Amino acid sequence: MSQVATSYLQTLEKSLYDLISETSTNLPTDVRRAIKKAKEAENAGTRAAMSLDTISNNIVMAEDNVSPICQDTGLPTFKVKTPVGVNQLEIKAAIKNAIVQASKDAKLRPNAVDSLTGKNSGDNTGEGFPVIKFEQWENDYIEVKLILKGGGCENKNIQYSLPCELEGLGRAGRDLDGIRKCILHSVWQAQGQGCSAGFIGVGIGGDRSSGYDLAKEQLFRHVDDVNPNEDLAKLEAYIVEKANTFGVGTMGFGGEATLLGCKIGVGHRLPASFFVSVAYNCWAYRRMAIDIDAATGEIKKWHYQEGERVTFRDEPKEETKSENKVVELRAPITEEQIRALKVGDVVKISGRMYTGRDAIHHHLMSHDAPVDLNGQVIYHCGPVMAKDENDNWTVKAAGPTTSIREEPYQGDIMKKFGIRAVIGKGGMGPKTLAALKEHGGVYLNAIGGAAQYYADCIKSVDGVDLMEFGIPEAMWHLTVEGFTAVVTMDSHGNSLHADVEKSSLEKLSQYAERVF
Ligand SMILES: O=C(O)C[C@H](O)C(=O)O
Ligand code: SF4
Repeated sequence: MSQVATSYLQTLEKSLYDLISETSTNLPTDVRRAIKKAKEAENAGTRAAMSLDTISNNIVMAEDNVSPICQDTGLPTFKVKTPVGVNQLEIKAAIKNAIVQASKDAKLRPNAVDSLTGKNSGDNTGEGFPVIKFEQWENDYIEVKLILKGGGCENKNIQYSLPCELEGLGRAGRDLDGIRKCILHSVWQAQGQGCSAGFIGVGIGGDRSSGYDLAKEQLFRHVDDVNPNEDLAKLEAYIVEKANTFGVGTMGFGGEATLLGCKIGVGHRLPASFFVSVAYNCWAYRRMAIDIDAATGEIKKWHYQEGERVTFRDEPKEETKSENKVVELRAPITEEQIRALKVGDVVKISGRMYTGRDAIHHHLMSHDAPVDLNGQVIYHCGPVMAKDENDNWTVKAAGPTTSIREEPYQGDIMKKFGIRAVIGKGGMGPKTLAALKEHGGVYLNAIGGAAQYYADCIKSVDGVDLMEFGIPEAMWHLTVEGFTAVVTMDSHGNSLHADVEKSSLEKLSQYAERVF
């Protein structure tokens, strides 16, 4: 290979690496402005304001540490446009190399899991992983767009087939008003589980797969653009306005900001099919794009950088509201300590906690625990880890994961092992709530996506078990200091999540009348 070709490929790979690193660690300018607006809408001292404060701190920390904003760096999805004649195979290979390197450098969490064996490939490559889509265009440069959309918000995507019946809204027909109802419903059903306040991309039409593609494509639009289609522009503005009256709020804690952006695209459909597909993205809305010089491989331009850049530095700190009791906890925790906690209390944990998510919960149903969990705290978390120069594990990002996936197991496991507290996000269901009451347990909601903030609370990694499940799924033994979370389900049968779901459903039902 000639000197010129080698240096083009090296420069290209470096450009792609920079795109990946920047997307994972530095939130785009338009998204920052939307989060700032959400902060301004909240009343000082509320749980939502506190959460947004943690979120904005976390944005600053990720930028400073050049570390993932959220530990879940998603299924990296690249959309590439090339001039006619550019070798796409080379670009594909360069993307894969850059992905592997970014995973080694802990800019990405190893996220590629073999669906049949459960084995994590360790470097974010696998069948269909990452996703790379090419198109040709008439321009003389290459455009690469990247979105890192985590699994928690991906699980809240939803597809409607019209006509259908919707909770709270009744019949949604095959017209603009039916579409309106589906989109409102999509925001409501996500509750806080996709780390609200979120952004949605909507695809009207297509088939099941092209409908979702269209929805995801909308997530590449600028938060503050205006849809050129007048009807859709009106609908987008309507959805944002009304969704923000639901009171779901940041993390589902209640509050003013539930939805920060709605972008709707339309395609033709089949006579028999009428799909409305919604892609829900968390506040950690990580998407970026670059233009690359097709001759040199150098970055010519970064996208999503226009307008005022909110830094979130030097902002006044939210003080914990005085009526929110702040309770210090250290494991092992007694039943008495747990019974004293009520929904709304703020808990600061110091000492030991153990991570455990999907694989661990499934495993513990039929196996002994590798450590004594009596009185202990389980953290639903799949961290990004790296080895330091002395070959010791260090935590690079460690926010909570969506807890509801552990609903079938959680109550049984708490009772079986004597676990007193579980930390996660998005809340859990009636089975867990009943177990908390019976056994004397508590559910603590941490701020989803605040992976740098929580990593900073982790003072040491003292051990790891069940590494065969891969880094995100292993049981990490952590020592933490001042790890803050909110009691959202207590041992007296109270659940903030159940309350917010009910009150937001009442709000949703106010929009059943025809509008469009
Ligand atoms: O996998 C994770 O760490 C988090 C996930 O994105 C989630 O929101 O549940
Ligand atoms: S944990 Fe929350 S912020 Fe992170 S990817 Fe999942 S939904 Fe997004």
